[in-house]
Amino acid sequence: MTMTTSPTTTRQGVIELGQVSRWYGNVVAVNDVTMTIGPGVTGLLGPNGAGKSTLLHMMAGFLAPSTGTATLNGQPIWRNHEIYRLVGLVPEKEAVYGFLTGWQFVLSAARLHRLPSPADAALRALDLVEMTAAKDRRIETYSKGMRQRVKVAAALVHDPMVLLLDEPFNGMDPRQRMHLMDLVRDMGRAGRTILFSSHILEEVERVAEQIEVLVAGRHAASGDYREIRRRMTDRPHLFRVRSSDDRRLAAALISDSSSSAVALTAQGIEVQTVDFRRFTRLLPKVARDIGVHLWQLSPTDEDLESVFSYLISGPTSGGSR
Ligand SMILES: Nc1ncnc2c1ncn2[C@@H]1O[C@H](COP(=O)(O)OP(=O)(O)OP(=O)(O)O)[C@@H](O)[C@H]1O
Repeated sequence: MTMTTSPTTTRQGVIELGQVSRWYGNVVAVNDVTMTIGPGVTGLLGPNGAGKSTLLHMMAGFLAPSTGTATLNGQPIWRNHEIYRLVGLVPEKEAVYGFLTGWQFVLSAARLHRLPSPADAALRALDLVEMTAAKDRRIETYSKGMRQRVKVAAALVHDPMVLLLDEPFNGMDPRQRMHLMDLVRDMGRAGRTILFSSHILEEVERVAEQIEVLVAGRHAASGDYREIRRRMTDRPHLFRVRSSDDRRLAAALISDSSSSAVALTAQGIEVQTVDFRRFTRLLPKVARDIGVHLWQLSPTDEDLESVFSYLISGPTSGGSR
């Protein structure tokens, strides 16, 4: 995909959050978050309700932090009109009139920003998301992917240096998802600061150079995907194993150092392992050596919630859940 180089390439968009918290009544949605987001693509990863939308809305200037500071290029974001010109937000919820054409929708966004040549800006933005050919169709006739791209065009119409996208890949089919992922990557390469939220690690890995993990309102981890992957895998794992002779298999597994605890239960053997890779290699070998058939191996704590809660509680707590 080709992209026209925008003036954005020569500017820097750096968002800094300093001990930011935000609460709604008694609910603490964002809790003491300090992070810096620079040019390129960053993924904001966290389970539902982690506070991702709240964080993005504060970065976009739609919400004030309850405490702490949120700045863009050193300037406070809240109630700062100069800053609003530099940021675009693609919200998660659909809030688009279906009877408008893509062109009318993006043009109205250009007019809202009081751009000097709104029509030129709208055409440029539609071209950027490859929606020129479909621009005169009504939005209600668009696919989910096209609708999402037209929302991106509206958020980009004033050529902001920072683009924030809330769960942009949700509900898309694989082809549409790939298309939008290419677009996001291209915009990041062109020097824009792009931050998108997701609750799916694979999605974030494929697009983001940098990943920030948010769990229960707190900033749980930060790094590139290798670092985040490593932290998610290098933690105690709990497996359930069923075999033709659980008792003998359990006895054989106890002697290996990768199993920190082995328990026989009515549902099979439960093995707590400290070395995930070693254990998954060892198990079939041990079973073969003692002539036991393996029937089932299932992780019991692989749901994202438990991985995330491990990340936030940290390795020192032994991954308590
Ligand atoms: N306007 C509001 N009033 C009260 N509570 C809210 C409001 N908005 C969000 N919350 C609560 O704040 C917490 C964080 O919500 P937020 O929408 O920021 O999380 P999220 O990570 O974006 O989750 P999701 O992906 O489900 O939207 C949740 O407990 C949510 O119920």
